[in-house]
Amino acid sequence: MESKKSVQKLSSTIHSLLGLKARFTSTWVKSVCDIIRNLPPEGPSIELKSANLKTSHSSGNKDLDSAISKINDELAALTSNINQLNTQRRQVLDEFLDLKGNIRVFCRIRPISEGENFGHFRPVVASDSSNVLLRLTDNKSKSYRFDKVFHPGSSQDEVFSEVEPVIKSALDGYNACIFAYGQTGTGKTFTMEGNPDSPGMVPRAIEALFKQVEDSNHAFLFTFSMLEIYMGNIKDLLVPQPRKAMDPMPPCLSIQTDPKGGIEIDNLVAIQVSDFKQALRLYRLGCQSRSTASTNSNMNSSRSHSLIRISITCFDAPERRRETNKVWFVDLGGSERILKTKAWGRRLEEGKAINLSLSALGDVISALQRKRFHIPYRNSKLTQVLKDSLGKDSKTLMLVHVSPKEEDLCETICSLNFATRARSIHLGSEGSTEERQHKEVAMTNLHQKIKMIEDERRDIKRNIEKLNEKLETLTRAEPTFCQQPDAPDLSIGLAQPNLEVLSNKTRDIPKGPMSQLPRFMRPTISSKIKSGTEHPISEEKPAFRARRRRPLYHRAESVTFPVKGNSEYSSDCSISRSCVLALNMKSSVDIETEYSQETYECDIKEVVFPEQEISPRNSVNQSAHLSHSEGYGNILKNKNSSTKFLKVDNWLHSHKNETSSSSYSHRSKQVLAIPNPKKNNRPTEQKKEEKVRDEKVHNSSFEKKEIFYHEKLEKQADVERFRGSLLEEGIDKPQTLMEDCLSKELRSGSSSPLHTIGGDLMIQTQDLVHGPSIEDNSSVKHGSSSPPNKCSYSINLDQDDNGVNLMTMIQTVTGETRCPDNFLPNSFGCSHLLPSDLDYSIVDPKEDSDISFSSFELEQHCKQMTTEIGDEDNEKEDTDTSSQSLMKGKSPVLQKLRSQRALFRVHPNPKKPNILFVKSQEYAQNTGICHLLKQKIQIIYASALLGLGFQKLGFEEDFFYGLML
Ligand SMILES: Nc1ncnc2c1ncn2[C@@H]1O[C@H](COP(=O)(O)OP(=O)(O)OP(=O)(O)O)[C@@H](O)[C@H]1O
Repeated sequence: MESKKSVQKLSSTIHSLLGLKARFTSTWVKSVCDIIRNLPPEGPSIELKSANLKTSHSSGNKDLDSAISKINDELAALTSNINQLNTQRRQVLDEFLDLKGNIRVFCRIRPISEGENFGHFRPVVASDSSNVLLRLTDNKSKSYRFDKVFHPGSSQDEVFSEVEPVIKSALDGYNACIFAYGQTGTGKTFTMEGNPDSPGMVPRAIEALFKQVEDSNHAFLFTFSMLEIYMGNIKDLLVPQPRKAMDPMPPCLSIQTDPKGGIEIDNLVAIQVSDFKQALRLYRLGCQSRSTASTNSNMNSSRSHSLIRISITCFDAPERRRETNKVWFVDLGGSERILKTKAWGRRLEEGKAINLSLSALGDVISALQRKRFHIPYRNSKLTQVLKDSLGKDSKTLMLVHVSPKEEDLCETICSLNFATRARSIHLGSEGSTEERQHKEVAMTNLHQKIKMIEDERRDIKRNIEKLNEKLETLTRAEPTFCQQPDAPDLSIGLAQPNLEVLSNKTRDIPKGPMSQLPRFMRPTISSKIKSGTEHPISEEKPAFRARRRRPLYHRAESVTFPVKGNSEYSSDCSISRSCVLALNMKSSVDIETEYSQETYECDIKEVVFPEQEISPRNSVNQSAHLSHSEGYGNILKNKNSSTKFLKVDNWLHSHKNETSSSSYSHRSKQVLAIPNPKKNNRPTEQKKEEKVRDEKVHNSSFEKKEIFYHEKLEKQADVERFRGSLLEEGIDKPQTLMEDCLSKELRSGSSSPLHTIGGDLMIQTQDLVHGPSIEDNSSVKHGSSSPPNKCSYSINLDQDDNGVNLMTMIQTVTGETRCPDNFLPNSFGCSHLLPSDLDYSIVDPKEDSDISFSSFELEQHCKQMTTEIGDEDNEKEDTDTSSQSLMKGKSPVLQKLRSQRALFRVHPNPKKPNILFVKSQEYAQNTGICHLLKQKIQIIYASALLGLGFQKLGFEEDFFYGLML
């Protein structure tokens, strides 16, 4: 009776022991029960791991028995010894890292490479082990202090020796983030990736992790993921990238937060790796897919932030901080001064996106250091992704890279200021020199202690191995004392993998934190489309709900990659995947809509390495992570078939084979050749897709602008403060240089660059999110057969001969900039333009010295305007003002405005310098909260125009008709 009960409990016992998330099937339980029942009563115990061979050895040889028992005793003693050492090591390491600080900042100075010389410049950076000395002028210099400074001759080994403790602490369950930050071309990728001769931090760290695991007496499960954040979109770098123009783009990924604040990236491929080589292969594969391009500053510049995630799981170590923790390696995109790099078109957009997210990261780190209540994680995708790995209980390393060249002085100042800001509180807590020295001595002692413990542990491990060998020869059995005597081994599962269990488990898998939320709290497909987060994996949706013309299918386990029928975006060359954003917009369209007629689906596959044994435990434990689509071209054949295992070799091979005539190799990377536009042939569905995409861009940029509007006001104050501090320090530099520095400072500190016009400091809105892309309909209007180009507008102020302010509209059409002969008189006032309606392109003051436009001024005006409008609104309630009557008269105009957005256009008669009307672009299906907000502002804006009596200022009816268009 008793045994029957315990057999019944078997399932739940094993279940809880293994930490599994789901129940075993009855078939499985039955088969295990059968095995147990059939065991001979005097047979070896099922608890093989206890290694009590005394009972199993029935030779009767007493000597042998006692020898075995002695060895067993020794093994047990050694194991407990090793456990003690582990605990000790963990404590000492914690102490060591606490002393060092949770956020540590290093500085690495790039060497001058061959063929490169200083020319008439001189090196401006000198260093000792923890100080960087910046020579500002011949007799002025400034010193910055860091946790460690690596001079130009420092090797990768030296850098890694500082990173290693953090990697070690990752095995104790700490989350860790290692960033490479710096100006473009200063060696971030070199530090992280390295080259075959001197591998970088990522390969070294992975190797160190696996080595540590070998020394550990626990079993760990590692999964590897790699993604990039390109212009605000998250791209999985391990999924097959499109090689041909016709290939579908993998969907952009979305971030999910679980109720405990944990971050998960939906459908990010996470592949289990059991050794260093496997991880390295995946890492190389991911690196090949990164978005890079040649810029003025770097031949092979990263145009995105690349993030490598290693998840570490250990079920049997309660002393670890958490069961699963993450280590992130982040190769940040290079901060760049647009004025210097002269980037335009897509490069400009990429640069802006990078600068923006870098400044958001700076804000987060600074807030964490200052222990602020509110940490602004939501300001960028980068900080959102890293949210649960930054901050308390996590280790952060920032490797700031600088160039020693004088010509890069401004960028260097900015980078060093950024780094100092990230380290500021830590600096404050450092105290006097004496305290610092004391701390350093303590750290050295702790470091030595860690080394001693590790050496001792290694010796004991060697002894255990020897004893195990001895035991093996004595018993002619497999060594029973494994590295984890009291823990289940993750790599050795039950002998008979039960496919049923596998498929069931896999069916339960792909649920992110979202699936744990009540249904009514989850985003709908359409809300996901609007927020740009929809990528079509679906769960819990019956097939009949699909409203499509293509065949029905079982959606529960499918990842869908929409196929792009025609590419109508032209690449401005030299970038691999430069069309990513535009194409992504399309690919993220809901599969349930009619827009994605040409979608293919493919199974979620589990990716297993060939050398890895498939066991139920493996697959179950990794279940939360291991899902991968075999390839975007595969059509789901058998929807209900059980999970298939894809050999990772084949999977990696499939990446290689997918070369096409439309791609070519550039610096060992595949560069995608993107065909020219063929818009005339576009199917209606695609046009609709475009509309949805445009709307999405429109909405998201509107949201972002709202945030920046307020932030910029704060930043202006920062600029003034910084400017004042520089002046105080008496940095004897030409004014332009100082302003350059200021502009850089602004950018790195999340502000706008400056340039001078007539001796005044002006802010350019380079870091503002550019306005929505607008289709230029002029070509259509003039009967041109060429497809409408993507174009953006910028507005610049100028003065004519009579000193009258003029406003110039610059139209940028896919990289080519042209300035129509449009002059908008300032009498109309730039103050009456909403910044959200404009795209501020950066204009190099050297090239366009007569063009100046202070967006800040514009915004100040706008602010003033809003106040005025607010005032007027108040007045309206009391009195029947003229504006009210005007409003009434023009109500149809305002009604019309609800679905319109306006652009200014010029009067055909140049002698009559008035704005005549506004060209408008109708946006179909304008919905969502952002759009409503936009409408509100437009209405207020129009009412203000009317209220202020623009008709009296000479604006004719046409102007208002323009609003109605
Ligand atoms: N410490 C170094 N030793 C040797 N070469 C270096 C070092 N740092 C950088 N380089 C070289 O400088 C060049 C630019 O480096 P890298 O591409 O890593 O810069 P980056 O900061 O990643 O630039 P971006 O931000 O534009 O991607 C490369 O050719 C790299 O090999």
